[in-house]
Amino acid sequence: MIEVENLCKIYGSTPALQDVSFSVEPGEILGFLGPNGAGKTTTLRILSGYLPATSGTAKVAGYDVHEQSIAVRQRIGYLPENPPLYPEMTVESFLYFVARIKRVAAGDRKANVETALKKCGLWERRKSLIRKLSKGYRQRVGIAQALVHDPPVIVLDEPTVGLDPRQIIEVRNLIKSLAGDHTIVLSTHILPEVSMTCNRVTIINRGQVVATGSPETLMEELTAGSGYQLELDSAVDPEKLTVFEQIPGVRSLQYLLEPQENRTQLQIFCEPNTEPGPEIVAACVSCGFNLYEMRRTRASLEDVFLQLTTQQTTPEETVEPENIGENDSATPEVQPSPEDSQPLDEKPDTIDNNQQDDEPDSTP
Ligand SMILES: Nc1ncnc2c1ncn2[C@@H]1O[C@H](COP(=O)(O)OP(=O)(O)OP(=O)(O)O)[C@@H](O)[C@H]1O
Repeated sequence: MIEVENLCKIYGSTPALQDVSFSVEPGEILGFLGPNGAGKTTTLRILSGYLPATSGTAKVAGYDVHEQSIAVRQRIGYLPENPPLYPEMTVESFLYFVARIKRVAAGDRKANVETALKKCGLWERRKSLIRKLSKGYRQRVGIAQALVHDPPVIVLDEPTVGLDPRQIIEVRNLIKSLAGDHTIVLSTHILPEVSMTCNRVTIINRGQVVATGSPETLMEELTAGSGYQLELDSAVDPEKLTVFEQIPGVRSLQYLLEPQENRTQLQIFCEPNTEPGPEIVAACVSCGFNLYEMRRTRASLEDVFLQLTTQQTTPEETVEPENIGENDSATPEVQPSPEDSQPLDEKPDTIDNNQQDDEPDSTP
């Protein structure tokens, strides 16, 4: 339903997208995930026919977004990050207005507006002035205007930003209820949004796609999948820790904290679909390690995201067993925690709205 190939976008001298490629199957919800400034909005605007790409191609339902932008706009519903709503109109009259400018045939408008109102849970509010609605309801109106011409594809840019937790759940459920009938691309920098809502995810960072797959596949392929955290007596000779490396299924070791006076905390990373817990315990017993605590750890999408989008997490930072044995005094690396990186739900001022902007008006 959507085919994006080698998309590049340069704003003035700022490269915003470099060779972005991905596809979306009919009925899917694709999560388009990336930190602030990664290039999500730029991609979605190009996809919706509102912004020309510098190079590359994008097709929606077989139509080229550049060459056949009218046909694309008829088949795509776009909810921008700040949807242009008209506060002095009622919900219903606004949707009639949008239906008209989206060229819905006069005879079909009533049915289309009613369907969009009902799908978005706005029927009871159809006579309300938009300015009197809560932010959550206004976001529903934004989604309804994206739906009113019944497009096969819906593109939603950060649809839950600024909503309270209850509104977020409602909007997420609304989005999920639209999948199947519609193909959806959902841009977000909020991780739970993706695992809760999307079948597949494309992670973008600094204008480049760094991973694509189902949330589960990404977790399996890009991280150790699962592992164990161990707390041992610090008297353990670091060289002896290499015993863990011999265990089938163990991929690597990492100190979690600098060894304390009386404790050593380790992370053991394992290959996907392996459970070497019993062997790890047996190794502790046979080597005489004093084991104070052992618990399972499971990789989360957040781990994948941080691994792919932060500079701190590089392969060199993983302390291989040899390294642990080679240099007892080496300062162990601490695995970056989410707190180490930029909060994911904060939006820094990375976008200069006064910078060059060559897009046409995105008013519906
Ligand atoms: N109109 C513009 N003029 C110049 N540079 C721009 C313009 N719009 C975006 N950029 C730059 O392009 C890059 C990608 O921005 P974009 O808005 O696509 O990212 P994003 O992933 O949507 O970020 P956010 O989550 O903060 O909205 C950023 O470096 C941004 O500063």
